[in-house]
Amino acid sequence: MADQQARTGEDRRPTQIPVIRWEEPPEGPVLVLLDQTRLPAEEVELVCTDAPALVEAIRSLAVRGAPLLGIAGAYGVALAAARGFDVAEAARALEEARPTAVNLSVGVRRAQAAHQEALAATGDPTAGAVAALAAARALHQEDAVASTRMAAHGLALLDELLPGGGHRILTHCNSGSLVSGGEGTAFAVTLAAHRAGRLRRLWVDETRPLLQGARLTAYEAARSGMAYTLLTDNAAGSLFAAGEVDAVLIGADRIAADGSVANKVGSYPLAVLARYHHVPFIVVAPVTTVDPATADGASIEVEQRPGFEVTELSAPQVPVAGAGGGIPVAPLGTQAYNPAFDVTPPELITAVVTEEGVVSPVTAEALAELCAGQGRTAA
Ligand SMILES: CSC[C@@H](O)[C@@H](O)C(=O)COP(=O)(O)O
Repeated sequence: MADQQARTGEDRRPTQIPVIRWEEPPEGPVLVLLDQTRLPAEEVELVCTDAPALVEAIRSLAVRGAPLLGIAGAYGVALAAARGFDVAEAARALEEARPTAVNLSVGVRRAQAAHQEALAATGDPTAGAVAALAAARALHQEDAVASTRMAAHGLALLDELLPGGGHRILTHCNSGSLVSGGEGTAFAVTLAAHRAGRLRRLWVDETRPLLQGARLTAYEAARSGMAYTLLTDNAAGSLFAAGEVDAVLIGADRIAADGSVANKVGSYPLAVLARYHHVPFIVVAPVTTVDPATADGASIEVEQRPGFEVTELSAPQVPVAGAGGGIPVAPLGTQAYNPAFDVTPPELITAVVTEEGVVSPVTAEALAELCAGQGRTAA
């Protein structure tokens, strides 16, 4: 089997990639984002001076992944407040930018609540803006801490489920420091296994159609020096059949109250394969991704993306040709089915790893208890 050899010390860049920061130049505050649509070809930054620019960055996936969407949303509210825009309107637009990742609305609402509370207490818009920014910074920091804790809990779980070590892990989409204030969710567990000398290989699903696996997870894996191999999504079946996968680790965009997990489309087929082949299927997500207000998998709104993402290959370095600006790979006018996410039912999930510990089996009661610990209930 063709392998990408482990790199040791070849690439000395830090594994934690700065993806978002707040700056205050003389012209006014800005939110600076690493434009993820340009990776891995170029590391280019996007500067947002207002909430509409951030909404566009969220829709285009320049900034993406559940925890980072929450952080970005909170900073977006702070930006609107600091620049004197209508905060309620900005919050609404940010929340609606993408529907599936619950963290986006959690982040937006937290900053908005801090803004409202400070404004009500002082009547001073500056105090409101300062409070919104403090809430965004706190969320950013908390996500880094949660990431470290998820990595520790996840590694302990892997060691328990796979006592022999030498883990061969399959992942889908991207769940590393590109989506987090820290080192991410599922990818952070993989990194912890790598650092502990217990990762034999990370199998990276390319993740059609937008290639978050190939463009982003492979980019993060290469920086970390871990051994990794890229595969097309439809090669996963033969990989399982060959006995090459010890565990599947993925992140989540929303976990319903019943334990159903929405994650990047292609996650559910992996769960089915994992069950058939008796391989643990593990979801890693902060407690904020559990949504007690969404009863079950059928109630999760799955974002539908434009068809051209499927009918064309697009990347910034590819010349403009089709309707979406990419190279057509299907006859003009072909209709495409392009849901961004799918939903895996709890009975196919071995465990949900959070910063507060491991939930296994995945039950509504255990998840409700976690949320209650953060003061979040269905009401
Ligand atoms: C911690 S990341 C979990 C998910 O957000 C991730 O797996 C994912 O599906 C991201 O989708 P994206 O459409 O790239 O935002």
